Amino acid sequence: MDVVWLKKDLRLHDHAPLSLIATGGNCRPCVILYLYEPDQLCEKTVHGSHVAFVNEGLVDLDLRLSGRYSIAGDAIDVYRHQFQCITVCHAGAAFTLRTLHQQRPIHQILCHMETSHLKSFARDKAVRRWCRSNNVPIKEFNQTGVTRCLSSRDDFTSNFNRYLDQLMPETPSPEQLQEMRRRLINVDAEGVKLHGRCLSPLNPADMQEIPVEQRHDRANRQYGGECKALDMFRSFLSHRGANYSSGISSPNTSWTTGSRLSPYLTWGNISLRYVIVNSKRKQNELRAVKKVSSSPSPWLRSLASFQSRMHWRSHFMQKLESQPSLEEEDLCPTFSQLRRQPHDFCQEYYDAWCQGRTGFPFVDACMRCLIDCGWINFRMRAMLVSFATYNLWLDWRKISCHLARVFLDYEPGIHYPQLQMQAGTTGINAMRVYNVTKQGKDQDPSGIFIRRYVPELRNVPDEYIHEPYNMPASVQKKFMVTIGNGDDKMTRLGFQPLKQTLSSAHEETDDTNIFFYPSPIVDERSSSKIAKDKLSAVRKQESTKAEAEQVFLKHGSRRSRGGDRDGVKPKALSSTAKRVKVDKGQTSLLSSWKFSSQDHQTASERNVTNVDNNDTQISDKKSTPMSQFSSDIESPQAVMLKPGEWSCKLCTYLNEKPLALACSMCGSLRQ
Ligand SMILES: Cc1cc2nc3c(=O)[nH]c(=O)nc-3n(C[C@H](O)[C@H](O)[C@H](O)COP(=O)(O)OP(=O)(O)OC[C@H]3O[C@@H](n4cnc5c(N)ncnc54)[C@H](O)[C@@H]3O)c2cc1C
Repeated sequence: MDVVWLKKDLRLHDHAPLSLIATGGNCRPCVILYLYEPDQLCEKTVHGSHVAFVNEGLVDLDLRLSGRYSIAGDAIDVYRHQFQCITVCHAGAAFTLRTLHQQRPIHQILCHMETSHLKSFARDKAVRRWCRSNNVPIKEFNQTGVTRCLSSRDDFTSNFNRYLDQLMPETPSPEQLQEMRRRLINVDAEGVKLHGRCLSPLNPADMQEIPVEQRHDRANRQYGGECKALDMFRSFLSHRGANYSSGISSPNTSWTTGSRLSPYLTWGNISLRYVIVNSKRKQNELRAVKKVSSSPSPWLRSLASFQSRMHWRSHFMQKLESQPSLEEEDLCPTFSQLRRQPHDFCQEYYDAWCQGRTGFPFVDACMRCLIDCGWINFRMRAMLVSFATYNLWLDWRKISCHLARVFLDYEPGIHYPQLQMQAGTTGINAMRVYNVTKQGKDQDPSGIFIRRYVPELRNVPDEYIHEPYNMPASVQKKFMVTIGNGDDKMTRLGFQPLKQTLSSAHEETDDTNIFFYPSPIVDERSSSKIAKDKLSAVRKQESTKAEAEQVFLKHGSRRSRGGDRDGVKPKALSSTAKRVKVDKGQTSLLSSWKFSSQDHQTASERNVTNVDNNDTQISDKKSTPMSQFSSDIESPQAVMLKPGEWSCKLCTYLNEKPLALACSMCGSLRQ
């Protein structure tokens, strides 16, 4: 018999293994297997909301496979659903396959390749070992566009494009599904004994592998399943996506203008290729319309920008695929001493950050939004990491599990490279330090988002909503809110934990109806400065530069030149990237390799990316088409170019030198 092993691919469209058994013309019996794997569920990153989302996808797929798909989505009581077509067990993968094989010999295993955390990597290796020793072929199909055993990063984009150009596997028709169902083995009826058989989805609340405090669900998360995923994508292409580019930065607008596909992509309810192919189709339609109409539409820019991000997805996942250890180790090893000295970790800071009680309203609102619904936009995620790793000086490894749990879309291949990039430990990216108060003022000027998630501050007037600690006592009294307890001081220097009345924060007292909100747990400016200085010191070391060069060779994005898409070598980069001034005093480490000693002083003083400045100066208008993609940097705002300025086609950096032949940020040749 054939076994289709479902993992993070709970959908019917663009599903090579299901397509093969339903439309491939062989008449072997088959089993469609899904496993709640104890060794994976006990990962510290797992949260009840992840399992609940997966359950919804499983039920949706089972209904489709069994031809009973009339009602969809949240109208179904997931935990009362009885699986018809999918054989589900609560047991390890290699163990279940072995047990199955002993009772009904397996002809072949069909599944999708997974790029995930170290434990799943170990699980896959164990399964492959078992397959080898038992002569059971295992076919792993690509669904992410990453290349396994990529020998050179130069080949990534061409491989990715080749993957996209392949025909999508046929989606089985109702008749083909009916024929397939006749060949499905009913393991219970045939007396096949499998450990941990589940007739209905398992409730995460009952899963012993998950710590009790992580078993609950999130009240306002997105609902899982292919039906919801396709609906979400349709609404994005029909109307929500028009303002994708302009709405991407604010947590208020990105809520609707963003695609919101990330959890569906992570758990495989929609495929990357399906999304790209269909958004390109829409793009072509719009281009055709544009030829006959002169009215400007934001759509084309938005779709180009969206497709770049879809490409980023695989670009980041490739990093983890090529180097699984980056889940635990700094990409650039010279940073490994940073934030790991005996007194660097402060439990109080960590707790305050995790719970959204840092005294910085915008940071707290973002974290509480995640806790409530499991999603927030890119910029806010980056800001949360920047605040934790720079202002609170927390090790990215300490914060990664909490973030993984609050992200419904937790995708290790994006998560770890992004965390490291925001924490400044990759060696090849500019330092990204967010001014959180300014971000709040820019992205949520009247505090709508803050008031929604930090109700203690809902009565606070607009002028104080971003800095409530500046409210005079009389105003606090008038608006019935108390900030801090009066004797806490912003004593970030030296990193002593503050004696803060955090426990009293965000509770309403019965007798007075006064809200408490903490005062800031650190001084924003001085904590940023100290952290930047420490990072800069490491970045300047010769050993860092040497290691960063290796990181670039292995993971850095490449550019298109002539017919050779990924042709630029660091050598070319080095010779052209002479100057490294970025906006108001920022540098890219890559380009800083080649400073003259004279330049070096100036550059190292400016060795920080002020994200706020950067964001407003980078033009999305210039974002490259997907095939030319190669930037790690989000580029969200439209800007006016000053005379002589030009925007790099590759990284979108705004260059000031009108005659420069190469971008001073990434070194790529001007196009
Ligand atoms: C520290 C940090 C951790 C992150 N962890 C995750 C994660 O675990 N899972 C995850 O899906 N995204 C992660 N992201 C990337 C990004 O924030 C989310 O993909 C995005 O917010 C999802 O919303 P959307 O689907 O509306 O995205 P859209 O803007 O509509 O983008 C469409 C898709 O493109 C991909 N994408 C978008 N931005 C990025 C990016 N910067 N890098 C890589 N892929 C991108 C995602 O798959 C996304 O669903 C992380 C970002 C940061 C800064």
